[in-house]
Amino acid sequence: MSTTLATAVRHQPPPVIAEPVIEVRDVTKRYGRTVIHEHLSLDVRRGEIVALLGGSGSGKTTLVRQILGLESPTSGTIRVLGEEWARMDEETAKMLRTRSGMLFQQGALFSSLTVYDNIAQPFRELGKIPEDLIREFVMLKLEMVGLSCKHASKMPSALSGGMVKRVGIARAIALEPELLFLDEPTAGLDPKASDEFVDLIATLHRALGLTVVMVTHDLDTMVALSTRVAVLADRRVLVAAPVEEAVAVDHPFIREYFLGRRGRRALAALPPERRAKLPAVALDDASTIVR
Ligand SMILES: Nc1ncnc2c1ncn2[C@@H]1O[C@H](COP(=O)(O)OP(=O)(O)OP(=O)(O)O)[C@@H](O)[C@H]1O
Repeated sequence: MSTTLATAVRHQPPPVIAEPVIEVRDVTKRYGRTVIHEHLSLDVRRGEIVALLGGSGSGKTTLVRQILGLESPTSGTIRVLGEEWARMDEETAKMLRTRSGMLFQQGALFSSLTVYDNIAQPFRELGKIPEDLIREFVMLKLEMVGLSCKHASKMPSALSGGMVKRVGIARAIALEPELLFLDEPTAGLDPKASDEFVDLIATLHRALGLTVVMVTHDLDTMVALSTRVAVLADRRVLVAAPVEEAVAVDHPFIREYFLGRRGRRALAALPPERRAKLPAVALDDASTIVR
């Protein structure tokens, strides 16, 4: 992690939660006869970190793909940064894509390109940016994600899993997006690399005032980062609330996910003022959980 950036923002307040930047309204999504989402609605406000949770096949990735404009809903509307995908022209769609960054599950780097060229790629796609300026941007992004410039000439295959994720983030934030989408960001990382990655996202969230939407199964990441969780179940958003409120909803997925031993242990890491709001059932036995 970039010590300078992390230190600089440590005492900075988190971004102010402001206007909705993602508005999903009454969306139904079908593949053939299979209904994935039915009258699903969700708002994400500027400055939030929203974790999308739900069982396997509940439609988390499908929802993110629709928010990114990669797929269309069967019915309903999706507005991002005030623009509705179904009503925008090519130029607006292109502009909107530069205002969103995405980290795919495996880091999704081009394996045949160096770290430098992977991060330079979004700048080159814009065209007309002189190479010496691209070089400065790339080095700055590397520093922001806590990687020394000596890694610039390496191939992705020479990097650890944590470093691949960092390069993926450097590329995702290359064009200074307002929205950052993360798909299972800590999957495959060991606990130390996972904690460091969580710190990096928290730092970038503060430093850049990002709005983050992440799909995750990792309880610790979700508890450490999210300002709200949106739980997908029964083809809709069952609840979208801070995790300490979401756990109070009586639903099989919530019970299984949050109120088992691992869930309660993860919830114990909430700051005291949020932990105090947990329902008793989420604290039950907490003192006897083996850490
Ligand atoms: N292009 C497609 N055509 C047909 N069915 C699809 C398509 N994409 C996704 N699905 C189906 O939609 C459902 C939801 O998939 P999705 O990947 O969104 O779930 P998920 O919640 O992200 O799951 P996981 O946690 O396992 O990654 C699944 O049953 C999947 O098989």
